Amino acid sequence: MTGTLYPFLRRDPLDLTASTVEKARESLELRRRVLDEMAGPLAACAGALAAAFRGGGRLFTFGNGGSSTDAQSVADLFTGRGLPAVSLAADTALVTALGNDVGFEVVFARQLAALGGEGDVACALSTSGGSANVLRGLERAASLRMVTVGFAGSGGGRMAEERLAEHLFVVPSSSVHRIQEAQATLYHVLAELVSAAAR
Ligand SMILES: O=C(CO)[C@@H](O)[C@H](O)[C@H](O)[C@H](O)COP(=O)(O)O
Repeated sequence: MTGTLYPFLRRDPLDLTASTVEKARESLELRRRVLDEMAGPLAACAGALAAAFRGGGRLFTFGNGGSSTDAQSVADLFTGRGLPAVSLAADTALVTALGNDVGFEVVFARQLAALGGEGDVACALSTSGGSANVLRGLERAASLRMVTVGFAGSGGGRMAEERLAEHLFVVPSSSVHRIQEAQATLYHVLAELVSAAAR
């Protein structure tokens, strides 16, 4: 019975160790690969963000679920370095009101329409590249002539197909865990590069 319901209880603990080591290897290799392959685009993106901040621009970040916590981390990394940034996923009252009253697909686009403008930067995070509210946010940001940055995985989804971000980073993995880990590596490096160049 236990074996049927909880097969992991019967597994040799060494299997779990091997599996952990394998995941660590996957994670490290993927993070090394994205940094190697995306070094040029990351530097170009850092230059664009540094120029935006020097010109008085602000950064708006957004994403769903795990990517909403990443959006908060990105905003905090910049704000903590004295560069103005805010996560549009952080205001629960506003996100739930817009989602409930208008539609979940507008929760980021509406905020960008109210707060953003030319010279600002929009940074979208998604693992699938296909979340409707994230894509609507990027479309609105582009219509406002903001600089657009997109992080995706899983082939990039519609974010990549329709090239909805000027600076686009697609992590080559279909694992949500590995994608989020690699995206975190990329945005931490981005924040370091920008803070060095923005002053
Ligand atoms: O992966 C996690 C948590 O790590 C989930 O919460 C995940 O973020 C949510 O399912 C999101 O709704 C997925 O959206 P997206 O990444 O495809 O844009």
